[in-house]
Amino acid sequence: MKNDISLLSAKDMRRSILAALITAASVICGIIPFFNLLSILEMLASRQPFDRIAVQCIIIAALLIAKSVFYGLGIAVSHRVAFSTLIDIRKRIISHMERLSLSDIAGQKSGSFAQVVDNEVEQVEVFIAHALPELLVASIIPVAVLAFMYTVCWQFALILTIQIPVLIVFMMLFMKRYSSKFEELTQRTGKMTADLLEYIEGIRVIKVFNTGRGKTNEILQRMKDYISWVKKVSTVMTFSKFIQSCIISSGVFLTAAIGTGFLIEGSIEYKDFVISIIFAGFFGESLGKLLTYTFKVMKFNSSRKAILSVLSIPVRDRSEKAAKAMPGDIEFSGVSFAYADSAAVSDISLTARSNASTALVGASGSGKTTIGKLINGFLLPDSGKVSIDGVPTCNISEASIAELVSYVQQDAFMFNTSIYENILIGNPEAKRDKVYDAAKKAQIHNFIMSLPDRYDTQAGEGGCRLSGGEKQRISLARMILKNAPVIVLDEATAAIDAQNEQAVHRAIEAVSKGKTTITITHRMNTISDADNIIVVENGRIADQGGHRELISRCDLYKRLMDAQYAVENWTVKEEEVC
Ligand SMILES: Nc1ncnc2c1ncn2[C@@H]1O[C@H](COP(=O)(O)OP(=O)(O)OP(=O)(O)O)[C@@H](O)[C@H]1O
Repeated sequence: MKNDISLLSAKDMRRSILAALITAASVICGIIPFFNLLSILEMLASRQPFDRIAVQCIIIAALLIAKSVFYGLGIAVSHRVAFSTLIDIRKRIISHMERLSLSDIAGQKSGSFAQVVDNEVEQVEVFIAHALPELLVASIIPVAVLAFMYTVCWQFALILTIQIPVLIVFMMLFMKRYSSKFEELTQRTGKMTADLLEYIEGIRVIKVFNTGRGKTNEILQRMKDYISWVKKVSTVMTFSKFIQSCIISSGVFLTAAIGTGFLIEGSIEYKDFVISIIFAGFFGESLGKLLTYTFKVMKFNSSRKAILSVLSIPVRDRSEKAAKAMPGDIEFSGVSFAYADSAAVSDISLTARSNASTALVGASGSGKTTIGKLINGFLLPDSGKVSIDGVPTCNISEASIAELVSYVQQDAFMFNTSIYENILIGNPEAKRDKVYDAAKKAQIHNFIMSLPDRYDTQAGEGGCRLSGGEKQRISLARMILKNAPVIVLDEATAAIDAQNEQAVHRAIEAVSKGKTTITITHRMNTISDADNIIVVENGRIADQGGHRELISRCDLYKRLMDAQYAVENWTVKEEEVC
C-alpha cells in the first residue's frame, strides 16, 4: 500500500470542494440582504413609493430562502463526504492491520488501535461534516464585511482590520505553547481507553484472584489523573477564549464609540452608523467562530496524525516477492528472535523433517510457542533463517504459509457466529458433510448435536458460550477440515477432558499420517512415539533425538518425564484429606 498521507479519496475531495462552493453560495445569499436592507433604509429616508420597497423585501426573502437551501445542501454533501471518509479510513486501517504480521503489531496495545479506529476517525468525520463548512462560512464573512466597511467608513474598517493581526499574534503565541497539548490529549485518551479495555477484559481474573479493590483503585486513580490533567488544560483554553473574546468584542465597542462621535459631528449618516455596528458584530462573531475552529483544526490534526501513525506501521510486504510455500523439511539455521528487547529464542538450528513427527518439549517460557510461530510465519526471525522446503519464510507470503500450515493453539479463538461457520473457517469451500465429518473426528459432533440449535448455535463473543475443551475440539475440527500438509499443534489438546482425549489423539494421529507435524506439549506421555523430540531450554536447543536416546542421556528430558510421571501417579492420601 502506498503511504497515502491524504485522508480523503480523490472523489471525496471533489465532493468536499462542491460542498465548499455550495456553502459559499449560502454565505453570499446571507450577506446580500444587508445591502437590500440598506437600500430600503435609503428609500424610506427619501420617501420612495411602497412598491419599490416591496420588491426589495421580496428579494431579501428569496435570498434568505436560497441561503437556507444552499446551507442545507452544503451540509448534506459534507455529511456524505464525512461518512464515506469515515468508512474509508476504517477500511484502510482494518486492511492495513490485516497486512501486518504479528511481529509488526507486537507491542501495540489493542486498545490503542480501538481508540484510533473509533475516536480519532470519529473526530475526522465531525471535522469534515461540521467544522469544515462552518470554517468556510466563518472565513468568507470577515472578508466580505471588511470590503463593505471600507466603502462606508475607512476608520471603522481599520478598527476591524487591526483586530486580525492582534488575534493572529495571540493565537500564534498560544499555539506555539499549547499545540503539543492536543497531541498529548490524543495520546492520553488512547492510553486511558487501552487501560480501561484491559481492565474490562481482565475483570474475571481480577475477581477470581480477589484483587478487585486494588486494581479498581489503580484504574480509578489513573482516571482521576487523566481528568485532572484535562481540567488543567481546559482552564488554559478557557483563559485563552476569554482573551480572544475581549479582542473580538473591542471591534463592536470601538465602532460604536467612535461612530457616536462621528454621528454627533455629522460626518456619518445614521443608516451607515447602524449598518456598521451590525456588520462589526458579524465580523466579531465570525472571527470568534474561526478561532473556535482553529481548535478543531488542531484536534483534527492530532487525530489525523494518530490515524497516520497506525497506517504507517511498516508492513514487511511479502506478497510481491512471494515464493509459493511447498511441503518439505522445515529448517531453522541460527535463528534468534526477541519480543521488544527480551530474547525469546537464540541461535536455534533444527530440522522438522517432512512427513515426520517432531515434538518440542521444555519448561514453560523456554521458547516453544515462539518456534511454532516462527514456523508458520506469524513471526520472522531477527537473525538467522527459517525455511520451508529450502525457501526462507520471509520470501513466502503469509497467505501461502497459511495454506500450507495448520496452526492450532491452546487458546482457540472463536468468532461470534455459528459453530458451523467457526468450523468452516478451516476450509470455506467444504461441503456440509465434510464439516460434520471433521467435527466427528474431533469428538465434538455429539456435543454440537445436543445443543438446541445444533450447528447453528452461536459461539458467543470470543466463544464465551463454549468451554475451553469444546473450543479446542472445534479448533481441531477446523484443522481436520483444512487438511493442510503441515500441522503445528501448540498445546492444542491441553483443555480436553480425559474422556475425549484418547479419541482426539487417535483422530490427530489419523489426520497426521503422511504429514509434517510439530507438536508442542507439556504432556510428555503423548510424544514418546515422535520421530524427533527437541528439548528446548531458555530459548536454546538442549538436545534432540528419539525418546530412548533422550531418556538415556538428557537430564532435562528425564526431569520432564519424571514430573509427568509424578503428576499421573499423584494420589491424595486419606490423612491429607482429613
Ligand atoms: N508477545 C510477547 N511479548 C513479550 N514477550 C513474550 C511474548 N510472548 C512470549 N514472550 C516471552 O518469550 C519467552 C518464550 O515464550 P514462549 O511462549 O515461546 O514459551 P513457551 O515455551 O511456549 O512457554 P509455555 O510452555 O508456557 O507456553 C518467554 O520468556 C515469554 O515471556
